[in-house]
Amino acid sequence: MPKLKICGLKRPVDISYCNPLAIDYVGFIVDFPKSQRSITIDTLKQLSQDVDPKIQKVGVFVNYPLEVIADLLNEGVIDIAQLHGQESPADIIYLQNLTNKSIWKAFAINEASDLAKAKASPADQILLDYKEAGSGKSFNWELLEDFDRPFILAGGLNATNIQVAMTQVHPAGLDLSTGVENQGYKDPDKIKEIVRMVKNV
Ligand SMILES: O=C(O)c1ccccc1NCC(=O)[C@H](O)[C@H](O)COP(=O)(O)O
Repeated sequence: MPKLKICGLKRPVDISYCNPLAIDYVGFIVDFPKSQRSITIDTLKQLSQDVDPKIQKVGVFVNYPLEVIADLLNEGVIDIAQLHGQESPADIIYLQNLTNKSIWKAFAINEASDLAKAKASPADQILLDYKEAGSGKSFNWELLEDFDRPFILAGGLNATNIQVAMTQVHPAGLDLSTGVENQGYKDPDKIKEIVRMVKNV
């Protein structure tokens, strides 16, 4: 059964929607004002305290200072860092050496050569996404036909395509944001429906 990540939480009520459900990860977009889901580090610290301990907290960062990310990991504010910018393999290894926590790297998939970079990444987990993160759009999943490294699938997942994603693409995990929103806010019914479809509960 794939792992499930609900990303882009920004309000206490979003945490309360996720806590009772069979969700593996919740994601926070940290200090990236270009995103309507961005939250400050102070808000991250407040929301983080409310997350049920069975759910791992993923901080999503775009070209953010690595030492600040390491502090958030080492202080337990987040459990996992998802690097969603142009961070290099050397940046990932540097961050892995600053902390013993899991470091994920997101890759925008446009063509087969993007998958070669993802496969070679030193990241603890890779996440394959559409080129415009958080846009609710999917990349061409046919590119993944012969891809043989476990990955988290992101980009445009929702209740209408998640079954196909699971049966045809076989990801280790599924990451949703726009697909569980209504007018820019997380929707509890949409989240519950996705949990039911992915976890059979
Ligand atoms: O969600 C954002 O606004 C965002 C902005 C900048 C970097 C990453 C961002 N999201 C990262 C995620 O993990 C999203 O869940 C992923 O891109 C899928 O989003 P969606 O297509 O909306 O389901």
